[in-house]
Amino acid sequence: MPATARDPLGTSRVPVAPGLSMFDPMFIGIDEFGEHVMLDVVYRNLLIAGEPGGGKSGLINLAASTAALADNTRMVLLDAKFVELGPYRDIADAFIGNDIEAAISVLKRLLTVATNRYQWILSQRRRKVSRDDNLSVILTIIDELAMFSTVLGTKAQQEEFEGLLRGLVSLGRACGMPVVAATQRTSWDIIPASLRDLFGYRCAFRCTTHGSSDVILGQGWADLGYSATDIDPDNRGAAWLLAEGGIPRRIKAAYLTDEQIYNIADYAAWMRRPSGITVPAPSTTSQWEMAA
Ligand SMILES: Nc1ncnc2c1ncn2[C@@H]1O[C@H](COP(=O)(O)OP(=O)(O)OP(=O)(O)O)[C@@H](O)[C@H]1O
Repeated sequence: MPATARDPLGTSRVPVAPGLSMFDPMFIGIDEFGEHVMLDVVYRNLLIAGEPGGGKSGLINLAASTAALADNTRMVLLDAKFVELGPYRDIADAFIGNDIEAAISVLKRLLTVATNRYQWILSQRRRKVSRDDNLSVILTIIDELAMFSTVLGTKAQQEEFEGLLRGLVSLGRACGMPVVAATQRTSWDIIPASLRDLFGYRCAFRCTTHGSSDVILGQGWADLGYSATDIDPDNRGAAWLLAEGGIPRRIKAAYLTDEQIYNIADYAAWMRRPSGITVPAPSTTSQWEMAA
């Protein structure tokens, strides 16, 4: 299977709700040939990094909007700035601002859910969940990773946060609990290789040095000519996207204005109302959902 599927429907349409699933490829923009760029986030995780103003929040919001509109999808949002993911706070299972204790607590809960899900997957004699299982996708989105790993709380809390996050990123991908994380700090202390390599998708927005571009994409890509330093500072939303096992690809992320973001979040809240169209059907796996 290709790492990034190009318009799998064979048409030029962008998948939209209702009926959208996080198991469907997620549209994030176009490549340099004008082709749609679609990601299979559920099984891969997504790391987004680059210097301030490059367009990271745009991509984060695309992921959040898709998840908000997707059927049977729950969101856990960590946003120390409040305003990036705030529009979705009413429909998120958890919305954490600048509170590292709450962040640690929610990550612990997520790891418990992941462990329960693996017990269930084992009982089904399989290795990962599929859309037919009717288990909800739980998408965790973190905007400004560095706030939780270097700024808020004590050193011990920051290390605990990092350890738990590493656990979730490595466990989540096979049990329907992917992570999207973003940072403007492109250094090894924020994105150590051992964490970065757990992300199946890495997206580098403009960087100032080859070294920081390599921190995101992986050691050696800049020497091969794939460096986010070559992105024009005025070309906001442009990035290099690396999908596991592939080579980096130039993309231009789609962009949602603040008004569009709030409109989508409002629509998603309406769609998810108890009598709405996205009430999950009873499933054989519902007892496992209770663990969440
Ligand atoms: N895909 C895009 N297409 C066109 N313009 C964009 C795109 N992405 C971002 N921009 C423009 O660039 C500005 C900064 O983008 P954004 O806030 O996403 O950057 P950022 O990398 O998240 O910055 P910060 O790290 O400071 O949060 C936006 O306000 C918008 O005007």
